[in-house]
Amino acid sequence: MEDWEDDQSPVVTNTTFDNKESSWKSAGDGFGSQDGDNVWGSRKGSGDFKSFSSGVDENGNKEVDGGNSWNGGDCFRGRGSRGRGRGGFRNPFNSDSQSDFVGRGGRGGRRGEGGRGTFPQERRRGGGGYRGQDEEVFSKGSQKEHEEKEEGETTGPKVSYVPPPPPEEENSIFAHYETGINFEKYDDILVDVSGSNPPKAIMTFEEAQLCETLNRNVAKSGYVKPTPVQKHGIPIIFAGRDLMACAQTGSGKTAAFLLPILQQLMNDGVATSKFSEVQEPEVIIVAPTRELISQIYLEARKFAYGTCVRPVVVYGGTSTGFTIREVLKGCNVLCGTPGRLLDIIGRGEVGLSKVRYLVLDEADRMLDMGFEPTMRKLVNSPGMPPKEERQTLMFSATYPEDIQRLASDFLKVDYLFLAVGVVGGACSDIEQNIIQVTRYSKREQLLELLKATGTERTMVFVETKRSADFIATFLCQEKVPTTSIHGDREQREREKALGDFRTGQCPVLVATSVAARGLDIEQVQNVINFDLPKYIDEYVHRIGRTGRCGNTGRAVSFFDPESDTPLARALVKVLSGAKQEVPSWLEEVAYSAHGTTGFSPHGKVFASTDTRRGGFFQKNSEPQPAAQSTSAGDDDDEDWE
Ligand SMILES: Nc1ncnc2c1ncn2[C@@H]1O[C@H](COP(=O)(O)OP(=O)(O)OP(=O)(O)O)[C@@H](O)[C@H]1O
Repeated sequence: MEDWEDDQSPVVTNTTFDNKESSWKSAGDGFGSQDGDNVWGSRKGSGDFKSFSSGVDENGNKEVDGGNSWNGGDCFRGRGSRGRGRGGFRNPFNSDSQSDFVGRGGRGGRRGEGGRGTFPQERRRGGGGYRGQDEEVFSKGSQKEHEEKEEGETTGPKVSYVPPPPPEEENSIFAHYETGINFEKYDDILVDVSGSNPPKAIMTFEEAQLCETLNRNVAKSGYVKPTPVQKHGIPIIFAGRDLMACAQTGSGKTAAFLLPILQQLMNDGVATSKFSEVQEPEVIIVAPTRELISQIYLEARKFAYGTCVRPVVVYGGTSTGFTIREVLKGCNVLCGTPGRLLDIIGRGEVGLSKVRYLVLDEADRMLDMGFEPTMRKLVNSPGMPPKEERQTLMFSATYPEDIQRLASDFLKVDYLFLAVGVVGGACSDIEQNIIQVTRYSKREQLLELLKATGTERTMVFVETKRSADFIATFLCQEKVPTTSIHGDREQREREKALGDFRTGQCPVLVATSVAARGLDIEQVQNVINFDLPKYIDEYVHRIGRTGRCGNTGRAVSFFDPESDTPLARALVKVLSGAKQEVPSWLEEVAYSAHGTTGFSPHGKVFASTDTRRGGFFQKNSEPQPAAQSTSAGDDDDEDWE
């Protein structure tokens, strides 16, 4: 670890390869774009792969070499002698498949690396056992992490960052990506609704009877047909029921709660009131990270377009004064990260007595050990209606059983549990590959993969903030246009990084778990787990940044038996649940890994369904009454305990 820190001497902490004048072109348009063949294979040796021209990174550091270097199969020529060894690594992004790999010790002479090729031990998280150390607040971790928690709140350094205003132009507000070829297959997913007396699902948006403005906004967003979580979730919310909903990543959970809530506000004639001294929102939406809550806010703003309902977003890392001014302009739907929300409430700028809806997005995360105390503070804040008098809605793609039990503290007794597919399962539109590695070979393998992905947008997940800096710096040095996002970066930098990634200016984003959940970025074709996370639910969320809304995607994970064996059994389960090939070596590791589960630290594995009892499955296209459960995999879980 210490060595590794020394090893990163030429650290560029703010790693963005700014390729404004980039001409990072390839012969094809991306992976598989040429007759289904991997263009990267054909590119090999062709030399037609022009690199982006170098520019200046966000620190103003001039990029070394000033130019390109990704010359097809002749990669890295002239960048130091790099011995090649045979690693037996099959590149899943490369149809040539048997790409040799740089083996341990094969490196040498590259500046600043001293030929070490080593990688740090993971900085283990403290015994708290919860994930997302880079998330908004209250993560256990280093002193520094504590110090920086919820910057801009009542403690810590004063933050003056004012985020750029959201788009005003209609086209930008409603910009969206297309649903993918598997969108229709959503209808085949089994849906389980448990709890008493669930309302009938809707099959179309017309059946939702949204008002004209909302209908128009839905259409302008490119939505033609509701997804399963929308078909079932919308009527449940309209019926006034509390809800714990679980549906796979990228399947439209955000609209499932926003649309019925906004419609109810419209029905009740709710309108924003400027100039009140205290704003009293009807809706509070909470999410664990700043970028995610900003995204939810933009969605709320989009659906509320042309109405009198005003959403506002508040999150850490931004100027508190600015936040307060925004709230005071009028606020019906208050979207926030937990710390900043509590701060604004504590300052008396927001009254809670009118709250009718409390939404926890990524609910399992919001209720785990990191955030649970804050959530309890929130629901116990003065003026907050008790759970009997508000509607509480929880959404996620994963729900460990103990979190479900804990969540019931926040919900009315008769809440409904909606499960689309197997709770905690990965989206089957994502092709998952697990590659056995040693920690010494990871960087080279990463480079090889990125060579194959070319200009495709790729998220690379690492476990620590330092690794994020380190890997991003390394990739920049290798002329891969890379940016990074993690909790030690300033908010301005985080937003710029995400912006550069969204626009494709930097097609590679190195991220910690801060970007694992919820982010909906167009055309993320690949996710690479450079480091596997400790817990399987985190894995499910990370890979869920690709393969969204019926589109296909790929995820490749580096499995280092030295550190990742505890995750093996959970991985096997998730892979087989998503009908993915399970490598035999992984099965072997899994079966020999006695006493380790890799599942959530909270005890049990992710549940197959409602922990209160077995639910019933409805074929999504034909909603049916209770008692027809064919709960997939209920028993299987036992095998994995
Ligand atoms: N009915 C629909 N028709 C077309 N596109 C949709 C529909 N519903 C949602 N989408 C789009 O699908 C994408 C994914 O939706 P969303 O971000 O709500 O997924 P999610 O289930 O919340 O994912 P995650 O679990 O990762 O948070 C978004 O771009 C959204 O606009």
